[in-house]
This record gives sequence, structure tokens and C-alpha cells, in this order.
Amino acid sequence: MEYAIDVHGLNKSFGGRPVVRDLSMRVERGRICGFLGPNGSGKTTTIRLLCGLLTPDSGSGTCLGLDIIRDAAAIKRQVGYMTQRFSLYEDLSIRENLDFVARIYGLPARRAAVDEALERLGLASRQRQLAGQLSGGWKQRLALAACILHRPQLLLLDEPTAGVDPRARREFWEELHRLAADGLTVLVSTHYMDEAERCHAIAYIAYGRLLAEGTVDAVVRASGLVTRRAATAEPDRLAARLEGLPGIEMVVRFGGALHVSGHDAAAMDAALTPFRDDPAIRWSEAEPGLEDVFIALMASVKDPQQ
Ligand SMILES: Nc1ncnc2c1ncn2[C@@H]1O[C@H](COP(=O)(O)OP(=O)(O)OP(=O)(O)O)[C@@H](O)[C@H]1O
Repeated sequence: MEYAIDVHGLNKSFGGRPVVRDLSMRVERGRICGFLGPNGSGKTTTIRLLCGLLTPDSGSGTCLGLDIIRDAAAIKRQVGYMTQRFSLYEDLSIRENLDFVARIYGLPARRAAVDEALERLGLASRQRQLAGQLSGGWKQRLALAACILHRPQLLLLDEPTAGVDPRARREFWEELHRLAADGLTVLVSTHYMDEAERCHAIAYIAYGRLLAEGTVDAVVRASGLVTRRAATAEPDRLAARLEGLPGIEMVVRFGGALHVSGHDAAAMDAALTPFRDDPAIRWSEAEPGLEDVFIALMASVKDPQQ
């Protein structure tokens, strides 16, 4: 099996503060891997280590088969990196923006490359529109077009859809899947659970450590979390009674229902027994959601700085 990303034991500190700790990670070629974790957990720093923009303090590995330390310059040429706060020239048109990026890359057949990117991302009919006049969704699309101009093999996308409406996000993800089907590998950071579920695999990081990796199903299963759902007219009252009982680690409100979760099914069910006969509560089994799993994972680790 070939990996687009294959790194081991990466560490990076800023001013003596560790930000990425002993991080090992693999992403198969042609896959979309979602990169999740709380704010400040080290996602951007990891992305920068992978594409050669930062050098790890220790650790090793390859990106697209190239050594992340020795071959940093070659990696940069084969990667499309969409930064969190990317900028476009607002007073240039879509085509002019792409043409500018193509010049920076020194692309030989510039016009053809721009035409292809415009076509590929459905931007051809708007190519004369100024970037500054585009909605958030179209700006993201233009940024993606700029990232694929030089035909990279790997896309590193740092929260590309933050603040974009659901329809534009959906279209953006359709495009990512088309690119992956053509063989591109995508590592995309996101805080949206629905986006995580669209990925072939996910990686979850907290305090610079990778805590979970694999398909969404595998990550949920590996968490060992068990969830019961309680539908009731008074969820707040029930939540107040359940919180803190032995075996109950999380009580989360979902409209008129509660999701009650814990790792020890027997202890949790014992705590729930007195509530089972209450005719005002309808109990059912529920699949723990990714969000529940991430919150449980976060709760299981301590901030090493405190
Ligand atoms: N160049 C730098 N110098 C000093 N500290 C930095 C530097 N870059 C990042 N950090 C710190 O490292 C930590 C991890 O930041 P990073 O941007 O990698 O997290 P993140 O997971 O991408 O967060 P977010 O989801 O908010 O984008 C933060 O506390 C950040 O302030």
C-alpha cells in the first residue's frame, strides 16, 4: 500500500512549548483524510511540518515519497496548500487571479492550465468577475482552483469551508471527492462533523497528540463509548438528575431528547435502571456520534501545560 503521508514521532515546540508531540500519521494515496481537533491543538503546525514549511525538532517521515526534512523544496512543488486565511487579489478577476498564481509557479502552458482549472471548478462562466465581488463559497472555490493549478498530488486544506453556507460546503466537498477520484490525496482540517463523515478516514488531535485515526466507524467503535437516548418532555430536568451519576460521563441535549453516554455499559445501565420505568421517558439505543466521541477523547487527556 502506498502512502501519500507517512510520518513518525514528529515533535515541534515554539519557544520551549511543545505544540506537536510524538505524532505519527499515515494517509493512503487517493484518499480524503479529515483532520480534526480543538482550536490550538496543532493541526496547522502539523500541516506545515508535512509540506516542508516547518522543520520538526525530531521525528521523520515522507510526504509523497519524499523526505520531509531533506526534500522540503521538492515537496512544496507537488503540494497544493490552502491556508486558513488565504488571500486573493480582490480587484483582479477570477481569471487574472489564476493567471497570477500560474506565473508565480512558472507554469509553461499557463493559459491551458488556467482554462483547465476554470473548467474543472465550474468557474469558466464567471472568469471575468472580480474576486472581491464573489460570495464566500465562490471565493473558496477560486482558492481551490489556485491550489490545483500546478497539478499537485496532495492537497493540504486548512479549514477551507469555515463560515461557508451548507450548500456551498456541499458543492466544495463534491469537488474534493472528484479530485480524489482522479488520484489526488487530500488532508483537510475542519471543525464540522458532517464534513468529517464525508472523509475516507479521519485523524483526531488534541494538545499536539494524535488520539484517534481510521474510518469514522472504526474511530467510533474504538472509542468504546455506549450511548442511550431518552426522549422526554422535560429533558433539562432529566439531565440535571442524570449528570454525575456513576457510569454516566456525558449527557447531551438533542432537541427533545438526551444522549447519555459512558464507557462502562453495565455501570451506566445500573444508574439508569430507576429511570427506565418512568412512563414520561422513552428509552432507546443510540449510536454515539463523532462529536460525543471527540468530547470523550478530549476528556480522557489532560492539557500537559497545566
Ligand atoms: N510560529 C508560532 N510561534 C509560536 N507559537 C505558535 C506558532 N504557530 C503556532 N503556534 C501555537 O501553537 C499552538 C497550535 O497552533 P495550530 O495553529 O497548529 O493549531 P490548530 O489546531 O491549527 O488550531 P485552529 O483550529 O485554531 O486553527 C497554538 O497555541 C498556537 O498559538
